[in-house]
Amino acid sequence: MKIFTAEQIRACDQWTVQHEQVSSLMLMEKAAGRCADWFASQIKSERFWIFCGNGNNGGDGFAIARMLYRKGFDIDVFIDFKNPEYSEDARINLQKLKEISGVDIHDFRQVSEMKFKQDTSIVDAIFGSGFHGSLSLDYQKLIAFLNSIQANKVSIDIPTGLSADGLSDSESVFIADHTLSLQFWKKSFLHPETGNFCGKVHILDIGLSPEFIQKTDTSQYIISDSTVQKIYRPREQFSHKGTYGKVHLIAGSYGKIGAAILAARAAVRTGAGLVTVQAPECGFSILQTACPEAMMLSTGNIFSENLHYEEGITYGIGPGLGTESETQNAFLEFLKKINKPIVLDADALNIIALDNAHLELIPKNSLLTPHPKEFERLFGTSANSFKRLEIAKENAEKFGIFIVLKDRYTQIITPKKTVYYNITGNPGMATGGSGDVLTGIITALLAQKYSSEEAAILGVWLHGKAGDDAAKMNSEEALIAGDLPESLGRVFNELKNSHYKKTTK
Ligand SMILES: NC(=O)C1=CN([C@@H]2O[C@H](COP(=O)(O)OP(=O)(O)OC[C@H]3O[C@@H](n4cnc5c(N)ncnc54)[C@H](OP(=O)(O)O)[C@@H]3O)[C@@H](O)[C@H]2O)[C@H](O)CC1
Ligand SMILES: [K+]
Repeated sequence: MKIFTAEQIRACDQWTVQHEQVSSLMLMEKAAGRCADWFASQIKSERFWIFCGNGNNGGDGFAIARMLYRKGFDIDVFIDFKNPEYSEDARINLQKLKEISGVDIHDFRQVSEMKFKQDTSIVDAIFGSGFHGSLSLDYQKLIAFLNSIQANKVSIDIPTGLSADGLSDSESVFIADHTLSLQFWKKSFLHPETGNFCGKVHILDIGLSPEFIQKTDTSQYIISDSTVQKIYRPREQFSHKGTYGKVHLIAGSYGKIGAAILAARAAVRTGAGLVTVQAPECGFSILQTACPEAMMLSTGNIFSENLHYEEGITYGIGPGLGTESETQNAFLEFLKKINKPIVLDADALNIIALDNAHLELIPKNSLLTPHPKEFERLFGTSANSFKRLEIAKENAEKFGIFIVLKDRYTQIITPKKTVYYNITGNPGMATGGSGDVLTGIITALLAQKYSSEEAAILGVWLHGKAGDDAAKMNSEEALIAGDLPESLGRVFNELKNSHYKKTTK
């Protein structure tokens, strides 16, 4: 699913009006209709306070107010009495609203004097994708007041004060519990500094031109279920373990054998033909007991100092590996022997980060899976996550690598600087060992001859889905990394069913 900028969304809006025999007013009616239906079906409130600006976001708000009133809700609308200038479609919808005697329209400055009844939901239709600069003092006071009220809060299209494309200059931003985003995800929803204001994001299809969407280029995408269904290949009927590749995980050290176990369990559950763990002797019993499906090769006593290289193996290196000087030497020598893509995580990345020259040793199309701190060690600090993404793009291109930047919405950055955001997963996955599982999953996919790009996309999606399945079983709080491989089976079954539904009648 493509992510467009605010400017591209505006162009899409205009193209739809010009080419699809639909007026801008009808589009607003459609958008408001989708929102009103969402409110009626999802929100328990009897009454709504709807705050409307002077542009088309406000226009959506006026139309939503009219529709919710007709559905039987108690509606109060708040506008700026000092500004009588409206966009044409907002003006028409305000006029229609004024014709309804049961809806009271107030100046938003009066809101703090009004009695707030429990069970009122607050709707923010003040500014949407046309917002720029900062808010006037009156609006800042309004947002501060609304943010202080205990209520269910919903933003239409974008929380007021946010920009669609990145950080905004606004001092204050409406804090929503839900954001009803029209047709598209916006980039700012996907980064922590801005996405935190959106609450849960719901994408409402308003029927913008599929032709425009198809022909318009972008370099940023959401990983949609249909993308993953296309990438996924069910297992062949006539196959054997050799068909599905050999994985070696170079992982674990004294006190961190669990990382190797988690990665191994994930790799066997992701369908690799044969999985071997290269780990120090101290992990032998526990590894063979906790994951008997995997073989083990000893690399030392309590940390790795002798790594075993063989042709035809797919390597995943780093979880719990440690950074002892012997391990560093062994790993760097090992890297020089490999000429096909590998997966690098955790301590493998920390060792590479010790010297910039090490980056040159990474085979082309390898996958690096840093969390933000590991990323900083590798490529330097950045002021915010938007800048970090730009740095990631530069380095993915420079070194010909895929960077899987782990976050709430993990970003995959390709050597061509394309960005894929993953939206599966949940905060329960912010727990030790979760990343080790991802390494196991991606390495197993790479061994099954998925390309690096496919392995990254399918891998992060599966990982997030497994997290969602595990949270359903165990809650986000009680979710532990070991649950994730156990959930993969249900996720694969679901994926396989949807894959066949898509490809058969
Ligand atoms: N996606 C679609 O196809 C549809 C979207 N709809 C809705 O339309 C808005 C976008 O509407 P737009 O009118 O372009 O923008 P806004 O409503 O967000 O705001 C524009 C007005 O606000 C003024 N503005 C901007 N920033 C500030 C500020 N900091 N302080 C005060 N006023 C501000 C702006 O003034 P200008 O000087 O820039 O002209 C405008 O007057 C989208 O978000 C959806 O909700 C359609 O309804 C359906 C189709
Ligand atoms: K809004």
